[in-house]
Amino acid sequence: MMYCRLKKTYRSGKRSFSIDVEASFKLNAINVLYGHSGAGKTSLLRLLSGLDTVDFGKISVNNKNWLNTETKSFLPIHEREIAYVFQDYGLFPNMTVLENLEFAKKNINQTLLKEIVDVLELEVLLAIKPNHLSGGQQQRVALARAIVQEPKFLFLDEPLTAIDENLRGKLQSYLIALQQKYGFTIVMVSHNLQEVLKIATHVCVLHEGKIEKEGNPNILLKENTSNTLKGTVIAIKNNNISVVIETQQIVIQKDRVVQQEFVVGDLIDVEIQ
Ligand SMILES: Nc1ncnc2c1ncn2[C@@H]1O[C@H](COP(=O)(O)OP(=O)(O)OP(=O)(O)O)[C@@H](O)[C@H]1O
Repeated sequence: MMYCRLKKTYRSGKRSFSIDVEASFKLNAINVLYGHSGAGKTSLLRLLSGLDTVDFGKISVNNKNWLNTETKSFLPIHEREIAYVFQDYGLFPNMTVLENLEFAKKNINQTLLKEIVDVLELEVLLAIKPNHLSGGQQQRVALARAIVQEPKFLFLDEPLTAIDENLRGKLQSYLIALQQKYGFTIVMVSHNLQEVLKIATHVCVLHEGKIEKEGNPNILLKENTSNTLKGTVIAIKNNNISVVIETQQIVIQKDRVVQQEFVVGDLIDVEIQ
């Protein structure tokens, strides 16, 4: 288990924002930091990664301290074996895509590199420099560069937002498969409910810098009454409707469908209870 208890206050002019959290993350799994814009997700990810300093706190991984301000211990960032994708992508502008990828790790695993280039559809971009790429293309390169490092921890800040919807679904499935194959621990920021339900093993919900709740992604469904999810109707039987939401098939009652009329094959909005 990865455990953290962290406090940090950011000040800018008269405004201040505090992170004050106690949370745990599952190892060898996909953990998501979920919450509205400004909830503190990126700030918490940066504190966990060691890129920002905390005012007070502790981070431990399987009882080994990454950080403990009480004992003044701090595990150097390179020893944490983390790869990151932050929102600015951080690609080297003077290198081509291929050079960016190859620079990520000594003795790069060529099989993994080929697989990632293929899945992330980077083949045609390999000779191009990042400032000639779209945001979505840069995001895919940044994701590939993090993965080829074969890290123990992959910290991802909204890694799929700039990518178009068709490819995004494929990449979500790829992240799940990759996590299972290599067994690393992913901590990622997302504010996309469908994405969280599809890929997360564990969710920490942030609100105003605090953890509101954490657990199985289903905690988001039970108490979230204002949201709807899109699903495809695959069967209607009396009052029960079978719907596929993302890749999951669920059976719901008719009164949870927003539209009055629909037939098998329709894309409908389902109210989340
Ligand atoms: N270095 C800083 N100085 C001052 N305020 C900061 C700093 N870093 C973050 N904040 C403030 O902390 C709050 C949370 O920001 P953060 O980016 O962590 O939220 P978020 O949940 O990731 O939002 P989004 O989904 O929009 O990226 C914001 O109000 C932001 O202005």
